[in-house]
Amino acid sequence: MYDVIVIGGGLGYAAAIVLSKAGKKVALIERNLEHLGGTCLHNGCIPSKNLLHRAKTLLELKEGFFDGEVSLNLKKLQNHISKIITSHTKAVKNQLLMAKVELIEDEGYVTDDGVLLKNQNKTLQAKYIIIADGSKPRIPEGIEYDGKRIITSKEALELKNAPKEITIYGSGAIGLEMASFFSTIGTKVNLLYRHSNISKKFPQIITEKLEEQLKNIGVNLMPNSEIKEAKTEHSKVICNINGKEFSTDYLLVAAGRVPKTDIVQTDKIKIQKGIVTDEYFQTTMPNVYAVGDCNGKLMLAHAARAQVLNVANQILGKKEKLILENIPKFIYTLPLSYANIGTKGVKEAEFPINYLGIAGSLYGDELGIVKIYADEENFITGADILAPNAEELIGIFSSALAAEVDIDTLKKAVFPHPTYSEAIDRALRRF
Ligand SMILES: Cc1cc2nc3c(=O)[nH]c(=O)nc-3n(C[C@H](O)[C@H](O)[C@H](O)COP(=O)(O)OP(=O)(O)OC[C@H]3O[C@@H](n4cnc5c(N)ncnc54)[C@H](O)[C@@H]3O)c2cc1C
Ligand SMILES: NC(=O)c1ccc[n+]([C@@H]2O[C@H](COP(=O)([O-])OP(=O)(O)OC[C@H]3O[C@@H](n4cnc5c(N)ncnc54)[C@H](O)[C@@H]3O)[C@@H](O)[C@H]2O)c1
Repeated sequence: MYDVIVIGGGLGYAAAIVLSKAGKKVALIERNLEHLGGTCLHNGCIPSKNLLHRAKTLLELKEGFFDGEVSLNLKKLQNHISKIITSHTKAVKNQLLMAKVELIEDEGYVTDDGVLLKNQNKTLQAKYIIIADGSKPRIPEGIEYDGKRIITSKEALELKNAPKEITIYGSGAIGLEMASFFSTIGTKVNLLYRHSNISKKFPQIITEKLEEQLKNIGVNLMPNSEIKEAKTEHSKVICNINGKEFSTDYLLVAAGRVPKTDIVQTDKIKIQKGIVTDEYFQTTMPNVYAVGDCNGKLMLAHAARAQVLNVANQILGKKEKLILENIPKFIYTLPLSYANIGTKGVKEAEFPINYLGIAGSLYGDELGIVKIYADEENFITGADILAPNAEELIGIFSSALAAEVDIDTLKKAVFPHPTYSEAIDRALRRF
């Protein structure tokens, strides 16, 4: 009998380490121990951000202030990324072993009797079970995914040569990041999406600026486009878009991800969009939790990590609510990334980046903007940032929201000059 069984070695590994170090008897079940670190490390955050960082440098170099031809050696960069992934995977495994977590390589399923190990065909018992089995790409009906020409982000992130042309379906986080990457490295990119603009969720001004930025780096925007059918024929992808034929070299399907739920093999655990959990990530079966992508609440690595640590703390007797709205989100578009946090509040102030002293120092920074939101009592409720490294700047608001500060308190902070963070100071002074 274990104290805790964690199923899924993506971000789930963090709970296993914390609990084992606290003296609990813990097993971590991962179907492939070479995949410790999960989607984020192997097929998501780490490879994508590495590629995007390098592409951003390329964009700066191409601006015209540097002489000589430069291009990205994708093969070399992919080799470098593979080494990083291998070394991080080893580091995760070492941390688990040092914490004395029992590692089990198998597929785990939650049944009425405990955790069934599929290959070993035995059932394990535990006082607590933490499900962290992640998500998978949504492939809309009619699209014949083959992993060669009709691909998902997994295959796109592994390409060793830049394709001449790629068509991306979906303008969410993956669609916008992959469009930014491929267009910057010289691939002709068509970005298809069903609506009239790239997002209904972003503030309108951010949507407009992001669309302008995508056009500036050469992305061909194709709004109001729905793919009814797509299949590969003789190394070309033939799509039916709104009834018209469209041919392309590659089709990257980026139409969202869906929580994995087949791990649940009992009626006691309810499933809707994902594995249903309450605000403390408890499923409908006592002492069984579901964290990260599989509960469908917020598909982000840092959100998954915050959830697994929250559950680990609960098991150790410290129950605290995790406020999901206060978890930052970002999309690494090029050259400016977009980050946001919190909620709109009732008041807002904004400051454009091009009024700052630093403006003009980085390619494309003139489109940047910072928007800050507050409630009636001037407490900060959220922010939207379009700026160079917005994903770093948003951390200021993660701290502000956690500390529950108001505008006047944050105004006391002096921001270094000349930096993009000064836009935060200037926006605060506009309340
Ligand atoms: C292209 C891309 C880019 C991304 N970029 C970012 C980013 O920049 N920042 C960010 O915060 N998030 C990003 N994400 C999202 C992030 O990767 C996920 O939110 C995160 O990986 C979720 O962690 P998880 O532990 O819930 O699931 P996963 O990381 O998917 O881990 C689940 C693990 O469970 C294992 N498993 C599944 N079923 C079983 C079973 N039955 N038995 C045993 N083991 C099982 C799997 O092998 C896997 O290792 C990105 C995602 C993608 C696809
Ligand atoms: N920087 C980051 O943090 C980062 C980067 C990449 C991915 N991610 C995470 O990975 C997850 C998956 O990314 P994503 O971009 O695939 O999802 P997403 O939810 O961000 O965007 C999905 C896109 O597909 C469209 N869509 C949804 N259903 C569709 C359908 N049936 N047919 C056609 N289009 C459809 C949506 O309108 C949207 O444009 C996200 O939840 C995201 O949080 C995060």
